[in-house]
Amino acid sequence: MSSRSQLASWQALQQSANKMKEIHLKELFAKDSKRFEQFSVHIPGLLFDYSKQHVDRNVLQQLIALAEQCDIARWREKMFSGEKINFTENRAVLHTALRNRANTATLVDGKNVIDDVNAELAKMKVFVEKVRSGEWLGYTGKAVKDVVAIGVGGSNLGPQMATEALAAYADETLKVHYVSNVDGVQIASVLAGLDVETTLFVISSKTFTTSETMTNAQSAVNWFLGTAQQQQYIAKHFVAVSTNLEKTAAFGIADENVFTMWDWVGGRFSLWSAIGLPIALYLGFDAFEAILEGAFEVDEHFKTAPNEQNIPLLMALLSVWNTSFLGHKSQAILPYDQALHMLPAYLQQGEMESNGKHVNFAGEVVSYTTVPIIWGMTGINGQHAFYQCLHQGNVIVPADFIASIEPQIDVGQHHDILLSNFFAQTEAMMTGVDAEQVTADLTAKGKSPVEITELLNHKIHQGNRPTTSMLLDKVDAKTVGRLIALYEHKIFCQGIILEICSFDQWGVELGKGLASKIEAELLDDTITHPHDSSTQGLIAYYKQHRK
Ligand SMILES: O=P(O)(O)OC[C@H]1O[C@H](O)[C@H](O)[C@@H](O)[C@@H]1O
Repeated sequence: MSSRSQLASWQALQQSANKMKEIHLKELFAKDSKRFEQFSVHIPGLLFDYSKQHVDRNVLQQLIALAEQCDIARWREKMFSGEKINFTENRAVLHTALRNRANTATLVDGKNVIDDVNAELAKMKVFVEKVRSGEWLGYTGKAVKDVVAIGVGGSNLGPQMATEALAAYADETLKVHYVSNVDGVQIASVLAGLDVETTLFVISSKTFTTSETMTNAQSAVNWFLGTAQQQQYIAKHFVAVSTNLEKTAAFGIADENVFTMWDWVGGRFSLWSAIGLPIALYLGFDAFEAILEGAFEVDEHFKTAPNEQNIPLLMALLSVWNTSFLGHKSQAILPYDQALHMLPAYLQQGEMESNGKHVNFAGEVVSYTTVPIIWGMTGINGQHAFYQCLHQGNVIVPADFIASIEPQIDVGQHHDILLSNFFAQTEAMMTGVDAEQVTADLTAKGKSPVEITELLNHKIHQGNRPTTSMLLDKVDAKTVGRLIALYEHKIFCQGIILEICSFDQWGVELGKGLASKIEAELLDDTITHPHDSSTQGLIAYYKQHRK
Protein backbone atom coordinates (compact mmCIF):
# COMPACT_ATOMS: atom_id res chain seq x y z
CA MET A 1 0.00 0.00 0.00
CA SER A 2 1.45 3.42 -0.89
CA SER A 3 2.01 5.89 1.91
CA ARG A 4 -0.66 8.44 0.95
CA SER A 5 -3.41 5.87 1.25
CA GLN A 6 -2.24 5.14 4.81
CA LEU A 7 -2.98 8.69 5.95
CA ALA A 8 -5.97 9.10 8.28
CA SER A 9 -7.45 11.81 6.03
CA TRP A 10 -7.12 9.55 2.98
CA GLN A 11 -9.01 6.78 4.72
CA ALA A 12 -11.67 9.19 5.99
CA LEU A 13 -12.11 10.46 2.44
CA GLN A 14 -12.57 6.92 1.16
CA GLN A 15 -15.45 6.47 3.56
CA SER A 16 -16.90 9.85 2.62
CA ALA A 17 -16.67 8.93 -1.05
CA ASN A 18 -18.86 5.87 -0.44
CA LYS A 19 -21.44 8.06 1.29
CA MET A 20 -21.30 10.89 -1.24
CA LYS A 21 -21.90 8.47 -4.12
CA GLU A 22 -25.38 8.01 -2.64
CA ILE A 23 -26.15 11.73 -2.42
CA HIS A 24 -27.31 13.67 -5.49
CA LEU A 25 -25.81 17.12 -6.04
CA LYS A 26 -29.38 18.46 -6.06
CA GLU A 27 -29.79 17.32 -2.47
CA LEU A 28 -26.63 19.13 -1.45
CA PHE A 29 -28.06 22.36 -2.87
CA ALA A 30 -31.44 21.72 -1.24
CA LYS A 31 -29.79 21.19 2.17
CA ASP A 32 -27.55 24.25 2.09
CA SER A 33 -28.95 27.55 0.93
CA LYS A 34 -25.51 29.15 1.27
CA ARG A 35 -23.82 26.66 -0.99
CA PHE A 36 -22.73 29.16 -3.64
CA GLU A 37 -21.27 31.55 -1.02
CA GLN A 38 -19.62 28.67 0.85
CA PHE A 39 -18.06 27.02 -2.17
CA SER A 40 -16.87 29.94 -4.28
CA VAL A 41 -13.82 32.19 -4.10
CA HIS A 42 -13.25 35.57 -5.72
CA ILE A 43 -9.80 37.00 -6.50
CA PRO A 44 -9.08 40.06 -8.64
CA GLY A 45 -10.15 39.26 -12.18
CA LEU A 46 -11.75 35.91 -11.48
CA LEU A 47 -14.63 34.14 -9.73
CA PHE A 48 -14.09 30.46 -8.95
CA ASP A 49 -17.32 28.58 -8.20
CA TYR A 50 -17.00 24.94 -7.18
CA SER A 51 -20.41 24.64 -5.54
CA LYS A 52 -21.49 22.22 -8.28
CA GLN A 53 -18.69 19.82 -7.30
CA HIS A 54 -19.63 16.74 -5.32
CA VAL A 55 -18.39 17.96 -1.95
CA ASP A 56 -19.96 19.11 1.30
CA ARG A 57 -18.39 20.95 4.22
CA ASN A 58 -17.22 17.71 5.79
CA VAL A 59 -15.50 16.50 2.61
CA LEU A 60 -13.90 19.90 2.13
CA GLN A 61 -12.45 19.74 5.64
CA GLN A 62 -11.15 16.23 5.03
CA LEU A 63 -9.58 17.31 1.74
CA ILE A 64 -7.86 20.21 3.44
CA ALA A 65 -6.68 17.88 6.19
CA LEU A 66 -5.22 15.67 3.45
CA ALA A 67 -3.34 18.64 1.99
CA GLU A 68 -2.01 19.49 5.44
CA GLN A 69 -0.98 15.91 6.15
CA CYS A 70 0.87 15.95 2.82
CA ASP A 71 2.80 19.00 4.05
CA ILE A 72 1.66 21.14 1.18
CA ALA A 73 2.86 24.42 2.73
CA ARG A 74 6.37 23.08 3.24
CA TRP A 75 6.55 21.76 -0.33
CA ARG A 76 5.27 25.08 -1.69
CA GLU A 77 8.00 26.87 0.23
CA LYS A 78 10.57 24.44 -1.18
CA MET A 79 9.43 25.15 -4.73
CA PHE A 80 9.40 28.94 -4.42
CA SER A 81 12.77 29.01 -2.66
CA GLY A 82 14.56 27.00 -5.32
CA GLU A 83 15.05 23.63 -3.59
CA LYS A 84 15.68 20.82 -6.05
CA ILE A 85 12.22 19.29 -5.82
CA ASN A 86 12.57 17.79 -9.29
CA PHE A 87 14.66 15.14 -7.62
CA THR A 88 14.74 12.61 -10.46
CA GLU A 89 16.59 15.21 -12.53
CA ASN A 90 18.22 17.02 -9.58
CA ARG A 91 16.75 20.37 -10.60
CA ALA A 92 14.98 23.27 -8.95
CA VAL A 93 11.48 24.12 -10.20
CA LEU A 94 11.42 27.86 -10.53
CA HIS A 95 9.05 29.02 -13.24
CA THR A 96 7.77 31.38 -10.50
CA ALA A 97 11.16 33.14 -10.52
CA LEU A 98 10.55 34.12 -14.16
CA ARG A 99 7.62 36.32 -13.12
CA ASN A 100 8.76 37.43 -9.69
CA ARG A 101 7.83 41.10 -10.04
CA ALA A 102 8.97 41.75 -6.47
CA ASN A 103 12.51 40.62 -7.37
CA THR A 104 12.77 38.43 -4.28
CA ALA A 105 16.26 36.94 -4.22
CA THR A 106 16.03 33.27 -5.20
CA LEU A 107 19.14 31.12 -4.96
CA VAL A 108 20.02 28.09 -7.05
CA ASP A 109 23.41 26.59 -6.19
CA GLY A 110 24.22 29.79 -4.30
CA LYS A 111 23.45 32.12 -7.23
CA ASN A 112 20.58 34.61 -7.31
CA VAL A 113 18.71 33.59 -10.45
CA ILE A 114 16.55 36.73 -10.40
CA ASP A 115 19.53 38.70 -11.75
CA ASP A 116 19.79 36.33 -14.70
CA VAL A 117 16.05 36.49 -15.29
CA ASN A 118 16.05 40.28 -15.32
CA ALA A 119 19.05 40.43 -17.64
CA GLU A 120 17.34 38.10 -20.09
CA LEU A 121 14.06 40.04 -19.91
CA ALA A 122 15.98 43.25 -20.65
CA LYS A 123 17.63 41.57 -23.66
CA MET A 124 14.25 40.35 -24.90
CA LYS A 125 12.76 43.80 -24.52
CA VAL A 126 15.50 45.46 -26.59
CA PHE A 127 15.15 42.82 -29.29
CA VAL A 128 11.34 42.97 -29.38
CA GLU A 129 11.37 46.74 -29.64
CA LYS A 130 13.95 46.66 -32.42
CA VAL A 131 11.97 44.17 -34.44
CA ARG A 132 8.59 45.81 -33.85
CA SER A 133 9.85 49.31 -34.60
CA GLY A 134 11.38 48.19 -37.90
CA GLU A 135 14.93 48.91 -36.71
CA TRP A 136 15.96 45.23 -37.03
CA LEU A 137 16.67 44.77 -40.72
CA GLY A 138 16.82 41.65 -42.84
CA TYR A 139 19.62 40.90 -45.27
CA THR A 140 18.20 43.18 -47.96
CA GLY A 141 17.55 46.04 -45.52
CA LYS A 142 13.83 45.38 -45.07
CA ALA A 143 11.95 45.29 -41.77
CA VAL A 144 10.44 42.06 -40.43
CA LYS A 145 6.81 41.38 -41.31
CA ASP A 146 6.41 37.71 -40.36
CA VAL A 147 7.75 35.67 -37.48
CA VAL A 148 7.86 31.89 -37.78
CA ALA A 149 8.09 30.27 -34.34
CA ILE A 150 9.43 26.72 -34.54
CA GLY A 151 9.16 24.47 -31.48
CA VAL A 152 7.10 21.64 -30.06
CA GLY A 153 5.46 20.64 -26.75
CA GLY A 154 6.32 23.17 -24.06
CA SER A 155 8.25 25.20 -26.61
CA ASN A 156 5.09 25.65 -28.67
CA LEU A 157 1.83 25.11 -26.78
CA GLY A 158 2.19 27.95 -24.27
CA PRO A 159 3.24 30.66 -26.73
CA GLN A 160 0.73 29.57 -29.34
CA MET A 161 -2.12 29.31 -26.82
CA ALA A 162 -1.37 32.80 -25.44
CA THR A 163 -0.95 34.23 -28.94
CA GLU A 164 -4.36 32.91 -29.96
CA ALA A 165 -5.92 34.02 -26.67
CA LEU A 166 -4.74 37.59 -27.14
CA ALA A 167 -4.93 37.98 -30.92
CA ALA A 168 -7.73 40.53 -30.51
CA TYR A 169 -5.17 42.97 -29.04
CA ALA A 170 -2.52 42.57 -31.74
CA ASP A 171 -1.74 45.49 -34.02
CA GLU A 172 -0.68 45.15 -37.65
CA THR A 173 3.05 45.26 -36.91
CA LEU A 174 3.85 41.57 -37.27
CA LYS A 175 2.22 38.27 -38.06
CA VAL A 176 3.29 35.21 -36.06
CA HIS A 177 3.05 31.68 -37.44
CA TYR A 178 3.73 28.50 -35.49
CA VAL A 179 5.32 25.30 -36.78
CA SER A 180 5.38 22.37 -34.37
CA ASN A 181 4.64 19.24 -36.41
CA VAL A 182 7.40 17.41 -38.24
CA ASP A 183 4.79 16.60 -40.87
CA GLY A 184 6.24 18.65 -43.73
CA VAL A 185 2.77 19.83 -44.69
CA GLN A 186 2.77 22.32 -41.83
CA ILE A 187 6.05 24.08 -42.55
CA ALA A 188 5.44 23.97 -46.29
CA SER A 189 2.07 25.69 -45.93
CA VAL A 190 3.42 28.34 -43.53
CA LEU A 191 6.42 29.17 -45.71
CA ALA A 192 4.40 29.17 -48.92
CA GLY A 193 2.92 32.57 -48.18
CA LEU A 194 6.08 34.25 -46.85
CA ASP A 195 8.82 36.49 -48.18
CA VAL A 196 12.38 35.41 -47.32
CA GLU A 197 13.50 39.05 -47.01
CA THR A 198 10.97 39.96 -44.31
CA THR A 199 10.73 36.70 -42.33
CA LEU A 200 12.32 36.12 -38.92
CA PHE A 201 12.59 32.62 -37.47
CA VAL A 202 12.51 31.93 -33.73
CA ILE A 203 13.77 28.41 -33.04
CA SER A 204 12.64 27.44 -29.55
CA SER A 205 13.92 24.28 -27.92
CA LYS A 206 15.05 23.96 -24.34
CA THR A 207 17.41 21.13 -25.27
CA PHE A 208 18.02 22.02 -28.92
CA THR A 209 18.09 18.30 -29.59
CA THR A 210 14.39 17.62 -30.22
CA SER A 211 14.47 15.91 -33.57
CA GLU A 212 11.19 17.33 -34.90
CA THR A 213 12.19 20.90 -34.08
CA MET A 214 15.68 20.45 -35.50
CA THR A 215 14.23 19.01 -38.70
CA ASN A 216 11.84 21.95 -39.07
CA ALA A 217 14.63 24.42 -38.25
CA GLN A 218 16.89 22.87 -40.89
CA SER A 219 14.12 23.05 -43.48
CA ALA A 220 13.62 26.70 -42.58
CA VAL A 221 17.35 27.36 -43.11
CA ASN A 222 17.25 25.53 -46.44
CA TRP A 223 14.23 27.58 -47.54
CA PHE A 224 15.95 30.78 -46.46
CA LEU A 225 19.30 29.99 -48.11
CA GLY A 226 17.52 28.89 -51.26
CA THR A 227 16.96 32.61 -51.88
CA ALA A 228 19.37 34.47 -49.60
CA GLN A 229 22.27 32.19 -50.63
CA GLN A 230 24.83 33.39 -48.11
CA GLN A 231 25.34 31.72 -44.75
CA GLN A 232 26.23 35.05 -43.09
CA TYR A 233 22.66 36.28 -43.60
CA ILE A 234 21.34 33.66 -41.20
CA ALA A 235 22.31 36.00 -38.32
CA LYS A 236 19.73 38.52 -39.51
CA HIS A 237 16.88 36.05 -39.82
CA PHE A 238 17.32 33.34 -37.16
CA VAL A 239 17.21 33.61 -33.40
CA ALA A 240 17.02 30.79 -30.88
CA VAL A 241 15.70 30.20 -27.39
CA SER A 242 17.51 27.41 -25.57
CA THR A 243 19.56 26.28 -22.58
CA ASN A 244 22.02 24.58 -24.94
CA LEU A 245 24.39 27.22 -26.26
CA GLU A 246 26.76 24.63 -27.77
CA LYS A 247 24.02 23.22 -29.94
CA THR A 248 22.68 26.62 -30.99
CA ALA A 249 26.22 27.61 -32.04
CA ALA A 250 26.71 24.32 -33.89
CA PHE A 251 23.44 24.99 -35.69
CA GLY A 252 24.87 28.31 -36.92
CA ILE A 253 22.95 30.78 -34.79
CA ALA A 254 25.05 33.73 -33.63
CA ASP A 255 25.50 33.84 -29.84
CA GLU A 256 24.02 37.33 -29.59
CA ASN A 257 20.87 35.94 -31.23
CA VAL A 258 20.37 33.28 -28.56
CA PHE A 259 17.99 33.88 -25.67
CA THR A 260 18.76 31.74 -22.68
CA MET A 261 16.56 29.75 -20.35
CA TRP A 262 17.65 27.54 -17.52
CA ASP A 263 17.39 23.89 -16.52
CA TRP A 264 15.20 24.93 -13.56
CA VAL A 265 12.42 25.86 -16.00
CA GLY A 266 10.37 22.86 -17.10
CA GLY A 267 9.38 22.94 -20.78
CA ARG A 268 5.65 22.91 -19.99
CA PHE A 269 6.08 25.77 -17.52
CA SER A 270 8.33 27.87 -19.74
CA LEU A 271 6.13 30.41 -21.49
CA TRP A 272 7.22 33.04 -18.94
CA SER A 273 10.82 32.76 -20.13
CA ALA A 274 12.22 33.71 -23.52
CA ILE A 275 10.11 30.81 -24.82
CA GLY A 276 7.41 33.52 -24.73
CA LEU A 277 9.39 35.61 -27.23
CA PRO A 278 6.88 35.09 -30.07
CA ILE A 279 4.11 36.40 -27.79
CA ALA A 280 6.14 39.53 -27.05
CA LEU A 281 6.96 40.01 -30.74
CA TYR A 282 3.30 39.70 -31.66
CA LEU A 283 1.72 41.82 -28.92
CA GLY A 284 4.55 44.03 -27.70
CA PHE A 285 6.68 43.72 -24.59
CA ASP A 286 4.17 45.49 -22.32
CA ALA A 287 1.58 42.81 -23.02
CA PHE A 288 4.14 40.09 -22.27
CA GLU A 289 4.93 41.80 -18.96
CA ALA A 290 1.20 42.00 -18.18
CA ILE A 291 1.02 38.21 -18.57
CA LEU A 292 3.89 37.90 -16.07
CA GLU A 293 2.13 40.29 -13.68
CA GLY A 294 -1.10 38.28 -13.79
CA ALA A 295 0.82 35.12 -12.96
CA PHE A 296 2.73 36.86 -10.17
CA GLU A 297 -0.57 37.93 -8.56
CA VAL A 298 -1.64 34.30 -8.53
CA ASP A 299 1.72 33.23 -7.09
CA GLU A 300 1.09 35.62 -4.21
CA HIS A 301 -2.46 34.30 -3.79
CA PHE A 302 -1.16 30.73 -3.77
CA LYS A 303 1.49 31.56 -1.15
CA THR A 304 -0.73 33.55 1.19
CA ALA A 305 -4.42 32.59 0.87
CA PRO A 306 -5.73 30.28 3.60
CA ASN A 307 -6.20 26.73 2.41
CA GLU A 308 -10.01 26.92 2.17
CA GLN A 309 -9.74 30.07 0.00
CA ASN A 310 -6.70 28.95 -1.97
CA ILE A 311 -7.92 28.42 -5.53
CA PRO A 312 -5.07 26.29 -6.95
CA LEU A 313 -5.11 24.08 -3.87
CA LEU A 314 -8.89 23.69 -4.13
CA MET A 315 -8.57 22.86 -7.83
CA ALA A 316 -6.05 20.15 -7.02
CA LEU A 317 -8.07 18.74 -4.14
CA LEU A 318 -11.20 18.58 -6.30
CA SER A 319 -9.28 16.78 -9.00
CA VAL A 320 -7.87 14.27 -6.52
CA TRP A 321 -11.33 13.83 -4.99
CA ASN A 322 -12.97 13.24 -8.36
CA THR A 323 -10.25 11.01 -9.73
CA SER A 324 -8.72 9.06 -6.88
CA PHE A 325 -11.81 8.80 -4.64
CA LEU A 326 -14.94 9.07 -6.78
CA GLY A 327 -13.32 7.19 -9.65
CA HIS A 328 -13.93 9.72 -12.46
CA LYS A 329 -11.00 9.09 -14.75
CA SER A 330 -11.52 11.89 -17.20
CA GLN A 331 -11.70 15.68 -16.92
CA ALA A 332 -13.03 18.08 -19.55
CA ILE A 333 -11.79 21.64 -20.04
CA LEU A 334 -14.56 23.66 -21.69
CA PRO A 335 -13.78 27.30 -22.48
CA TYR A 336 -16.81 29.33 -23.50
CA ASP A 337 -14.47 31.75 -25.17
CA GLN A 338 -13.09 31.35 -28.67
CA ALA A 339 -9.86 33.07 -27.63
CA LEU A 340 -9.11 30.21 -25.23
CA HIS A 341 -9.64 27.49 -27.79
CA MET A 342 -6.13 26.09 -27.29
CA LEU A 343 -6.42 25.90 -23.51
CA PRO A 344 -7.47 22.21 -23.47
CA ALA A 345 -4.42 21.24 -25.55
CA TYR A 346 -2.14 23.34 -23.36
CA LEU A 347 -3.49 21.81 -20.16
CA GLN A 348 -3.27 18.32 -21.60
CA GLN A 349 0.49 18.69 -21.63
CA GLY A 350 0.56 20.60 -18.34
CA GLU A 351 -1.38 18.06 -16.36
CA MET A 352 -0.85 14.75 -18.11
CA GLU A 353 2.88 15.13 -18.75
CA SER A 354 3.34 16.30 -15.15
CA ASN A 355 1.23 13.86 -13.21
CA GLY A 356 0.62 10.98 -15.61
CA LYS A 357 2.85 8.69 -13.53
CA HIS A 358 2.27 5.48 -11.65
CA VAL A 359 4.85 5.51 -8.86
CA ASN A 360 5.21 7.69 -5.77
CA PHE A 361 8.26 9.66 -4.57
CA ALA A 362 9.82 6.43 -3.29
CA GLY A 363 9.27 4.70 -6.64
CA GLU A 364 6.52 2.42 -5.31
CA VAL A 365 3.52 1.67 -7.51
CA VAL A 366 0.54 3.64 -6.19
CA SER A 367 -2.83 2.07 -5.55
CA TYR A 368 -4.92 5.03 -6.75
CA THR A 369 -5.58 6.63 -10.14
CA THR A 370 -3.30 9.64 -10.51
CA VAL A 371 -4.09 12.03 -13.32
CA PRO A 372 -7.40 11.96 -15.20
CA ILE A 373 -7.45 12.12 -18.99
CA ILE A 374 -7.64 15.83 -19.82
CA TRP A 375 -9.52 16.79 -22.95
CA GLY A 376 -11.97 19.33 -24.28
CA MET A 377 -12.68 22.09 -26.77
CA THR A 378 -14.63 25.32 -26.81
CA GLY A 379 -17.90 24.68 -25.03
CA ILE A 380 -20.28 25.74 -27.75
CA ASN A 381 -18.69 23.49 -30.34
CA GLY A 382 -18.53 20.69 -27.79
CA GLN A 383 -22.25 21.08 -27.08
CA HIS A 384 -22.94 20.06 -30.66
CA ALA A 385 -20.50 17.18 -30.54
CA PHE A 386 -19.76 15.29 -27.32
CA TYR A 387 -22.06 16.86 -24.68
CA GLN A 388 -24.61 14.10 -25.27
CA CYS A 389 -22.15 11.81 -23.50
CA LEU A 390 -21.48 14.39 -20.76
CA HIS A 391 -25.23 14.54 -20.02
CA GLN A 392 -26.35 10.95 -20.46
CA GLY A 393 -23.30 8.73 -20.88
CA ASN A 394 -22.46 6.23 -18.17
CA VAL A 395 -18.98 7.66 -17.66
CA ILE A 396 -19.04 10.76 -15.49
CA VAL A 397 -16.71 13.50 -16.69
CA PRO A 398 -16.12 16.38 -14.27
CA ALA A 399 -15.69 19.57 -16.25
CA ASP A 400 -14.15 23.02 -15.86
CA PHE A 401 -16.33 25.66 -17.52
CA ILE A 402 -14.44 28.90 -18.24
CA ALA A 403 -15.91 32.13 -19.63
CA SER A 404 -15.33 35.86 -19.51
CA ILE A 405 -17.83 38.48 -18.42
CA GLU A 406 -16.67 41.10 -20.92
CA PRO A 407 -16.13 39.77 -24.45
CA GLN A 408 -12.98 40.77 -26.32
CA ILE A 409 -15.20 41.88 -29.16
CA ASP A 410 -18.84 42.70 -28.50
CA VAL A 411 -21.06 41.72 -31.41
CA GLY A 412 -24.81 42.21 -30.93
CA GLN A 413 -26.28 39.61 -28.56
CA HIS A 414 -23.56 37.01 -29.16
CA HIS A 415 -21.96 37.17 -25.74
CA ASP A 416 -25.22 36.85 -23.78
CA ILE A 417 -26.21 33.89 -25.95
CA LEU A 418 -22.81 32.30 -25.35
CA LEU A 419 -23.03 32.78 -21.58
CA SER A 420 -26.63 31.58 -21.38
CA ASN A 421 -25.36 28.30 -22.82
CA PHE A 422 -22.58 28.16 -20.21
CA PHE A 423 -25.04 28.64 -17.32
CA ALA A 424 -27.61 26.26 -18.83
CA GLN A 425 -25.12 23.45 -19.31
CA THR A 426 -23.70 23.54 -15.79
CA GLU A 427 -27.20 23.69 -14.35
CA ALA A 428 -28.45 20.83 -16.52
CA MET A 429 -25.42 18.66 -15.70
CA MET A 430 -26.07 19.19 -12.01
CA THR A 431 -29.85 18.86 -11.80
CA GLY A 432 -30.68 16.54 -14.71
CA VAL A 433 -34.32 15.70 -15.48
CA ASP A 434 -36.10 12.98 -13.50
CA ALA A 435 -38.94 10.61 -14.47
CA GLU A 436 -41.59 12.87 -12.99
CA GLN A 437 -40.44 15.88 -15.00
CA VAL A 438 -40.16 13.85 -18.21
CA THR A 439 -43.68 12.46 -17.70
CA ALA A 440 -45.13 15.92 -17.04
CA ASP A 441 -43.37 17.32 -20.09
CA LEU A 442 -44.54 14.53 -22.41
CA THR A 443 -48.07 14.71 -21.02
CA ALA A 444 -48.16 18.44 -21.69
CA LYS A 445 -47.08 17.69 -25.25
CA GLY A 446 -50.11 15.39 -25.64
CA LYS A 447 -48.25 12.04 -25.68
CA SER A 448 -50.23 8.93 -24.81
CA PRO A 449 -49.31 6.77 -21.77
CA VAL A 450 -47.85 4.13 -24.12
CA GLU A 451 -45.68 6.70 -25.89
CA ILE A 452 -44.58 8.08 -22.55
CA THR A 453 -43.53 4.64 -21.32
CA GLU A 454 -41.54 4.06 -24.51
CA LEU A 455 -39.71 7.38 -24.26
CA LEU A 456 -39.33 7.76 -20.53
CA ASN A 457 -35.93 6.15 -19.88
CA HIS A 458 -34.42 7.69 -22.99
CA LYS A 459 -35.32 11.16 -21.83
CA ILE A 460 -34.21 10.86 -18.22
CA HIS A 461 -31.04 12.81 -17.39
CA GLN A 462 -29.55 11.64 -14.11
CA GLY A 463 -27.71 14.91 -13.58
CA ASN A 464 -25.29 14.74 -10.63
CA ARG A 465 -22.36 15.60 -12.90
CA PRO A 466 -19.78 17.79 -11.17
CA THR A 467 -18.59 21.02 -12.75
CA THR A 468 -16.49 24.01 -11.75
CA SER A 469 -17.29 27.44 -13.19
CA MET A 470 -14.66 30.10 -13.66
CA LEU A 471 -15.79 33.57 -14.66
CA LEU A 472 -12.98 35.83 -15.80
CA ASP A 473 -13.48 39.60 -15.97
CA LYS A 474 -12.13 39.58 -19.52
CA VAL A 475 -9.61 37.53 -21.51
CA ASP A 476 -6.68 39.97 -21.54
CA ALA A 477 -2.96 39.56 -20.96
CA LYS A 478 -3.17 39.75 -17.18
CA THR A 479 -6.06 37.28 -17.01
CA VAL A 480 -4.28 34.80 -19.26
CA GLY A 481 -1.30 35.00 -16.89
CA ARG A 482 -3.57 34.45 -13.90
CA LEU A 483 -5.41 31.52 -15.46
CA ILE A 484 -2.29 29.65 -16.51
CA ALA A 485 -0.63 30.18 -13.13
CA LEU A 486 -3.72 28.83 -11.36
CA TYR A 487 -3.53 25.62 -13.36
CA GLU A 488 0.27 25.38 -12.89
CA HIS A 489 -0.11 25.52 -9.13
CA LYS A 490 -3.02 23.11 -9.29
CA ILE A 491 -0.71 20.66 -11.06
CA PHE A 492 1.98 21.17 -8.41
CA CYS A 493 -0.46 20.57 -5.52
CA GLN A 494 -1.94 17.53 -7.26
CA GLY A 495 1.57 16.10 -7.59
CA ILE A 496 2.37 16.64 -3.91
CA ILE A 497 -0.95 15.20 -2.73
CA LEU A 498 -0.60 12.17 -4.98
CA GLU A 499 3.14 11.90 -4.20
CA ILE A 500 4.03 12.14 -7.88
CA CYS A 501 7.24 13.74 -9.16
CA SER A 502 5.52 16.25 -11.47
CA PHE A 503 8.55 17.69 -13.16
CA ASP A 504 10.15 14.89 -15.15
CA GLN A 505 8.80 13.14 -18.25
CA TRP A 506 10.64 9.86 -18.62
CA GLY A 507 7.64 8.39 -20.38
CA VAL A 508 8.24 10.68 -23.33
CA GLU A 509 11.83 9.58 -23.67
CA LEU A 510 11.05 5.93 -24.42
CA GLY A 511 9.22 6.57 -27.69
CA LYS A 512 11.70 9.29 -28.67
CA GLY A 513 14.68 6.94 -28.35
CA LEU A 514 12.98 4.20 -30.30
CA ALA A 515 11.89 6.59 -33.08
CA SER A 516 15.46 7.67 -33.71
CA LYS A 517 16.58 4.05 -34.06
CA ILE A 518 13.72 3.25 -36.44
CA GLU A 519 14.49 6.40 -38.44
CA ALA A 520 17.89 4.85 -39.25
CA GLU A 521 16.14 1.69 -40.41
CA LEU A 522 13.85 3.65 -42.72
CA LEU A 523 16.64 5.72 -44.19
CA ASP A 524 19.38 3.17 -44.78
CA ASP A 525 18.10 -0.34 -44.11
CA THR A 526 20.18 -0.74 -40.93
CA ILE A 527 18.40 -3.07 -38.51
CA THR A 528 19.06 -1.54 -35.12
CA HIS A 529 17.26 -4.12 -33.01
CA PRO A 530 14.72 -6.93 -33.40
CA HIS A 531 11.08 -5.82 -33.50
CA ASP A 532 7.87 -7.61 -32.65
CA SER A 533 6.08 -8.98 -35.71
CA SER A 534 3.56 -6.12 -35.86
CA THR A 535 6.17 -3.34 -35.85
CA GLN A 536 8.36 -5.36 -38.21
CA GLY A 537 5.40 -5.88 -40.56
CA LEU A 538 4.39 -2.21 -40.50
CA ILE A 539 7.93 -1.02 -41.24
CA ALA A 540 8.31 -3.51 -44.09
CA TYR A 541 4.91 -2.56 -45.55
CA TYR A 542 5.77 1.14 -45.34
CA LYS A 543 9.14 0.68 -47.05
CA GLN A 544 7.69 -1.49 -49.76
CA HIS A 545 4.95 1.01 -50.62
CA ARG A 546 6.79 4.28 -50.02
CA LYS A 547 7.51 5.89 -53.39
O1 LIG B 1 12.01 22.39 -25.82
P1 LIG B 1 12.46 21.06 -26.26
O2 LIG B 1 13.72 20.63 -25.59
O3 LIG B 1 12.57 20.98 -27.75
O4 LIG B 1 11.36 20.02 -25.81
C1 LIG B 1 10.08 20.01 -26.36
C2 LIG B 1 9.24 18.97 -25.67
O5 LIG B 1 9.92 17.74 -25.80
C3 LIG B 1 9.37 16.60 -25.16
O6 LIG B 1 8.28 16.16 -25.86
C4 LIG B 1 9.00 16.85 -23.73
O7 LIG B 1 8.19 15.81 -23.28
C5 LIG B 1 8.27 18.15 -23.55
O8 LIG B 1 8.15 18.42 -22.18
C6 LIG B 1 9.03 19.27 -24.20
O9 LIG B 1 8.33 20.46 -24.00
